[in-house]
Amino acid sequence: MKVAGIMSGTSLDGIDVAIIEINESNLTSPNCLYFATYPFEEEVKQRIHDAMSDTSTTPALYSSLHMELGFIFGRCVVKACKEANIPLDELELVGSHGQTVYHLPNPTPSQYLSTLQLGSPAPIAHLTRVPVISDFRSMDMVVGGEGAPLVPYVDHLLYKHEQLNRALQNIGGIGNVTIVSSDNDSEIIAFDTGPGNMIIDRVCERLLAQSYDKNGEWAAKGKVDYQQVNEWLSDDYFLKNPPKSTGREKYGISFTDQWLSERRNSNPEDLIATATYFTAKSIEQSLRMHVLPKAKVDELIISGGGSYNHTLIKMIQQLLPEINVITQEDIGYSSEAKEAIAFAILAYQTFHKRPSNVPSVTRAEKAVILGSVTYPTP
Ligand SMILES: Nc1ncnc2c1ncn2[C@@H]1O[C@H](COP(=O)(O)OP(=O)(O)OP(=O)(O)O)[C@@H](O)[C@H]1O
Ligand SMILES: CC(=O)N[C@H]1[C@@H]2OC[C@@H](O2)[C@@H](O)[C@@H]1O[C@H](C)C(=O)O
Repeated sequence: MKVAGIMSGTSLDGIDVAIIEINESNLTSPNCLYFATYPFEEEVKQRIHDAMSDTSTTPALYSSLHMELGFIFGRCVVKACKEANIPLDELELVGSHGQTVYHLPNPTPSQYLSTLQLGSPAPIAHLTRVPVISDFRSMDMVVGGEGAPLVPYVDHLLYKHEQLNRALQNIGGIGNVTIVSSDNDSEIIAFDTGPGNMIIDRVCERLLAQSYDKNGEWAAKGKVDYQQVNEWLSDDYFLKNPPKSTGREKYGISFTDQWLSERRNSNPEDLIATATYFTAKSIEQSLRMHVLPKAKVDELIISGGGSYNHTLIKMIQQLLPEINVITQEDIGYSSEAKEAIAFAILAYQTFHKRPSNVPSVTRAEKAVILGSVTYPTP
């Protein structure tokens, strides 16, 4: 069946849509028919930022943005089908991740374990005329999980290698890693390694009026403040054993703006180099502390927009000389399409009433069927 996956990640760089052909015989190697990224309009991006901020959000904004994003996501799928020459009536299912505006994996005693992705499935089902699976994270949290990361299930399905132990490191807004061991019996290890491009992007936006450090060019010219990076890495999050997940709440705008206010006299290139090294070093430290004592890693396969940041990749390779650091493209996949494809596959599993969380990764008590189904009116 043809399934569309929609992902709008923590970087807010755009809406990723993948259309895949998947069936019972190609579950471990579905065919990606089309992939495109549609940028957010600036005003929409601003509304999402406002919705995420304790000081600028309102219930009215949440309500309206939830519906607005649903319409935007639905229109993106229709557009993708058109661009791919796939008649809309050949599409059978949509998996929509939604835009995370808040993630609460460690609630206070008065709060619930919860997460919120905006983007109502109703307009998506209405515009595409197919069932939509959404709200993938809540059911995992109902059974005590952190609701993230969910992609490790798909990583195990698609990337298992007979001889090689692989670490799949995604570098989006946040960094997250999945260890796919060649040995069937080993427990699945996956967790968020810390910030990905989030801090780099914010520094670029504030100091250079650019949305990111293209190819890592600014970072390549700067001097790293190693003391600052070591201080950041002493945070409990990095010392804590997995499973664990983090997000914009910790490494987003307030974190970066606070740092920038302390470093008013520094050059942009030095700040960007320091933020880039923080991501690289957090990936290395995460592997050394939480993975390598338990499992050998032969290949570190980078995905997400961070894989196009040459300085970041170079830093990671220098920090891990014993591991072969490559990108998704090196093994014939697309770095950008990975997460949208993953949510199409998760939707397919839910549609067939199959569980697709990994309890050892999210801390859930058990495997559960993820998501809610919204049907279009016939
Ligand atoms: N050519 C490039 N050079 C450097 N960085 C790049 C390049 N292209 C993309 N990026 C970085 O990748 C980011 C987008 O990555 P991606 O789309 O994987 O994130 P996301 O899916 O939003 O995040 P997450 O996976 O955390 O949900 C951009 O914000 C930018 O920082
Ligand atoms: C709550 C949320 O949206 N988490 C994202 C985020 O972006 C990366 C990392 O933090 C990961 O935990 C997760 O996304 C991927 C797609 C996942 O669930 O595997």
